Amino acid sequence: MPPVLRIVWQSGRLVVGGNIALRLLGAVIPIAMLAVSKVIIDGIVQVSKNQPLPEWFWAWVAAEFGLALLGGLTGRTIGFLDSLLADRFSRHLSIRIMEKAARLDLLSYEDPVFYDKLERARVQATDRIGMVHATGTLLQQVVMAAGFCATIFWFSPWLLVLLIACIVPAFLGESHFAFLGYSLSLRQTPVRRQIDYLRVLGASRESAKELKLFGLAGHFTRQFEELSNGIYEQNTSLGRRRLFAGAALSLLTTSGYYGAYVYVVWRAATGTITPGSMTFLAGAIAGASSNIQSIFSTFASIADQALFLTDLLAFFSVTPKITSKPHALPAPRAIRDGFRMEHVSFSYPGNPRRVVEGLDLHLAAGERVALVGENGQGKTTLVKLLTRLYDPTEGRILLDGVDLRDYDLESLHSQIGVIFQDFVRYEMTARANIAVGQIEMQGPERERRVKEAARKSLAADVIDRLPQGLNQQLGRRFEGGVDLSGGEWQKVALARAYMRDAQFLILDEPAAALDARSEYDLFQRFASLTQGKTALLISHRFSTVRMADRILVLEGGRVVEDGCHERLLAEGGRYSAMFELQAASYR
Ligand SMILES: Nc1ncnc2c1ncn2[C@@H]1O[C@H](COP(=O)(O)OP(=O)(O)OP(=O)(O)O)[C@@H](O)[C@H]1O
Repeated sequence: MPPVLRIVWQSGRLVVGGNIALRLLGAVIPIAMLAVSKVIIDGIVQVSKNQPLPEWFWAWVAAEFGLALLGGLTGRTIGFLDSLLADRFSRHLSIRIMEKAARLDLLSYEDPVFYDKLERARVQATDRIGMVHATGTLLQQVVMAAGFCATIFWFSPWLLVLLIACIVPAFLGESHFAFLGYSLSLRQTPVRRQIDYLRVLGASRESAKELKLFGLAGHFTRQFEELSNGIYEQNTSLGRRRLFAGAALSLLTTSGYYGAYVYVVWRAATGTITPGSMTFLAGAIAGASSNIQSIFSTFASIADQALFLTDLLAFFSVTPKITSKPHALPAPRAIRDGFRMEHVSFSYPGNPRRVVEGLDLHLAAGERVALVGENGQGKTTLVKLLTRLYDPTEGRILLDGVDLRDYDLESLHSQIGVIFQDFVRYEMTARANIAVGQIEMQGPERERRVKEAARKSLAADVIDRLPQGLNQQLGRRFEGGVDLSGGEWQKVALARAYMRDAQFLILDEPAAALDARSEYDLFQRFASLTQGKTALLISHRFSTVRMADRILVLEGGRVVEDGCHERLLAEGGRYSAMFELQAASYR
């Protein structure tokens, strides 16, 4: 809990401070009211014995009224501060999560356990605010219980011992079941992940088409039902045991409370304490007993919620490995030598198979290189290594003779324009979709660059057809949005790469979704568009590949052929075989 409380404190010091102060005040008011009512009752008892009303009697009555008013006001203000705190906490947490997520390595995202944590952390940012309120309530209950206990102790230390002795078993029982609940939740995590996945699958736009046409909805719903029934049964069984044990223990607690109460009544009946003192003590015993019990249940609910917050804290504690060194070098403004891979090997965590294997490769500055190979041969992985989204497991990659790891990461990325196969479709305006390619650019210069990039990537034709041109909201998520076809989205994404003033352009399957004419047009311009830049192109379409100065054939993470189109064709190797296969199917 302390790290969570630290986050709460950081999200709004003034609100938290005010909240604590008011909760302390709220805790003291009931004790003070009880003390005042003792004085009032004793005053009335005096009258019944034909003695005059004590001095200040009506002042005490007024004080009780004042305390009641103050109590009401305090409660309402606490409610107001709680809602402020909830907003601030979830905003602060969301910002921290976004900032942290941006700093993390891409590899972290590919680890399902980590990804799960991130997902839950995101939900918790808004979901777990109940815990923060419960913590405030706990503080109030502790102060109140301590106040009541002090009162009872002042009257009779043994009475307090009796009360606490009867409550401790309940506390131990609650802790025991809270722990069982915790470990059950932990064991259920993998199944819960599957359940969450099925729920999303069963009700998402992306899966709706296939689910309908393959008639899968019923199948997945049944799977969901089976899994969630299992969880339900486990939880019910634990809940039942908790109920029986809790009931038995509360019997003990109630007996303790009534034991103490009877003792106080007996003392009043025998005249050793005044009726006012009896009311005061009876109130204190009831207050202490109910507050101590509430402390346990509040604490148990906090522990329950804290279980989920451990994911959040685990997420915050992940440290990225791919970072800039202190005093890292800026990336070269004009790349001279290009990229060199020296004995580079790479395997994904959790899988010892080498996806890239002892690779030696030179991508000269200004060269246009195409990377071909069958599915799963490591082409995209190679791009991720060149852009330092991953670091090689062995070997090193040099840019102009300097290890990529010695460059400042941001500066390195600013020199690279890359569009991946699974590029992002930003559900924003068409302009924003292109402008994010160089987010720091503003004003008229940005507008000029956006239009130029759209023209180069053929996105201009798509945008001209949109009712609101560059201002058109794209995608279906928001009102007034227009969805684009796969190829149209790809043209817009490509414009993003041109928007960036990068020296190294990487296009992973840039024409995969383009029609034949667009592909032809695009590659007619490819030479001029990549003028003065180093370009790396990944494609399965040989009509695209042949435009490159140099073609690399990747197989099992190694370069097995290297040369221009004509030479590789003449050599009659793998490239030639793949090319002929594709060409034959077109004839
Ligand atoms: N995150 C990952 N974790 C584990 N293995 C991965 C991961 N990403 C890719 N791989 C594996 O690495 C190999 C190379 O993948 P990569 O995406 O680099 O291939 P590719 O040549 O780009 O394929 P394609 O032509 O299908 O796009 C594949 O066998 C794949 O299973």
